[in-house]
Amino acid sequence: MAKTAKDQRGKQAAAKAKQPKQPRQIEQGRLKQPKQQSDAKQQNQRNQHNPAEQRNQAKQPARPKQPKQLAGLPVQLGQIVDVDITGLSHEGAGVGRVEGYTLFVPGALAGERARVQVNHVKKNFGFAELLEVVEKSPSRALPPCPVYDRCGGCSLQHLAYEEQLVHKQQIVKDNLRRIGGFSVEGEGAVTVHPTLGMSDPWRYRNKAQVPIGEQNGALVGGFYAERSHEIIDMDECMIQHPANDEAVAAVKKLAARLQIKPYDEVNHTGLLRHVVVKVGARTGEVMVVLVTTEEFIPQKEKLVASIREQLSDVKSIVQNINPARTNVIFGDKTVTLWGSDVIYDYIGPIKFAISARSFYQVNPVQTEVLYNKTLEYAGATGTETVIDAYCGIGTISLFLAQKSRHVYGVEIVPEAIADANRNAELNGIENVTFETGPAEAVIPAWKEQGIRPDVIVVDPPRKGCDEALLKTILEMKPERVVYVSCNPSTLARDLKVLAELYEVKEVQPVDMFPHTGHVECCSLLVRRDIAVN
Ligand SMILES: C[S@@+](CC[C@H](N)C(=O)[O-])C[C@H]1O[C@@H](n2cnc3c(N)ncnc32)[C@H](O)[C@@H]1O
Repeated sequence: MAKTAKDQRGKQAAAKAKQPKQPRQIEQGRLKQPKQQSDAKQQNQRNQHNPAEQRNQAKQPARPKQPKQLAGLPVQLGQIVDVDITGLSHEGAGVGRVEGYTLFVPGALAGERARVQVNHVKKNFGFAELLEVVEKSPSRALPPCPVYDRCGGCSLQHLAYEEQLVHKQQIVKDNLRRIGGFSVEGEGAVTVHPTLGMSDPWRYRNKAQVPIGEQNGALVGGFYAERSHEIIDMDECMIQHPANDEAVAAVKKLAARLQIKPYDEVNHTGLLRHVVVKVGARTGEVMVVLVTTEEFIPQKEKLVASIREQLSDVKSIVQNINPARTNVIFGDKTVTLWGSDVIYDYIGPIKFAISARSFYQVNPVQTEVLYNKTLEYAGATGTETVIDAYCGIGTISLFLAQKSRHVYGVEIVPEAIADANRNAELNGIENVTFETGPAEAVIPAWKEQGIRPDVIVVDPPRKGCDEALLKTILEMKPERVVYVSCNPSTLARDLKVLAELYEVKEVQPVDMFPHTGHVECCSLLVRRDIAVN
């Protein structure tokens, strides 16, 4: 009989009442998960403008803040029951039913029989903690991460990787069917391909963001325990690039040795708030960012010299000053303490400059897979006019520019557009034009100016495309639309609108965030009058 590491049978559920959710970290005004490992979530949070809307779109509803008993339910708070797990929620929790009442059981897998303790109840569903796996799924894997149970940055390490890919393909199909009304099996169905996974789905992240604090007089840094701001000290993350782990561990040790005061979030005292490390996966270049409450760092020169001495690949040491009492990681002021302001990396043949605060996809291997698929679906031959809506720092635009006559990119964040222009220059790419503003306003203006795209690529935030943009796409009638999405539910909703004029030919899920519940998709839409089966 397999026992899970979460076995806490003796505890009363009431005693385990979850703390109200802490505010999440925000970077550059975008919501962030407060965990070092959770950039899959960060990728979503980065683009998440309406968390309530996201919850409505998700299949697994948000937990209530405090558990409470409800009369008339087949289970009560604290009750221990055996339940057959029949599915996995889109967030990766096992889903079972007790007399028709749905229980979400994080850590349980479809096909398993699980002993669980109910720890939250609502009228139509509840949550339970996995106590024991009574009958184990053959797809169950041993999570290699020693802090898997406490961290929560990954939610699927206990599921064999091949099965994670199947699960993600199924999520996409479910959304297309339920929300989009598309058929996904049989003749005339939208083809949803098997998820493109990684041959080695570990150590893929190129960015670490580690909160620093103090416990029992010692400097600690690692990740926040679930639903709290208590820092669990740790030096190794299984999905983090080894260079990042090495750099974070070195900086923590040096800061402790040089008696640099760690930040105390409660009293808003101390100096070192976060250590952020970025690595160029292809170039090996490392950037260390010290986020501090004020500019003065005692023994700054010694700290910088020691970092350089210990980390031979470091090319940039940067300080960001954030004096605010806030969950936002970065402040407005950034100063370079040593070396370059940026590190460089490549996606395919394109070189990117990465600064302390600029956004860059966290899984470079899969980013290339995703962008190659985007390029393939765009079908560009060198003569096309292409619009890249929601272009960020111009990554997709620059990829597309290699095979197009001209690419127009639009993005709402001005700093990202500055990066996009710089990256175009860096690569000597001249057939691109970037404009700052909301895609739903800029693209109609381009239409008025007579820009006639053959292809429109959209890569919107989790909330999907603005209705006005979808309307403009239908009016501009490009031959192809390529929809890149990090949220299958809004993807399905928007494809339903575009299906008025377009045939959804195929959808390719790509695993950008192995071991998390997140899935990215690239979809090809072809205008009905030219779509050939
Ligand atoms: C999923 S990211 C895509 C970024 C880029 N394509 C990439 O691969 O790195 C979505 C981008 O849309 C931007 N954004 C959000 N709302 C927008 C809007 N209304 N108009 C234009 N851009 C927007 C965000 O700032 C973010 O950079």
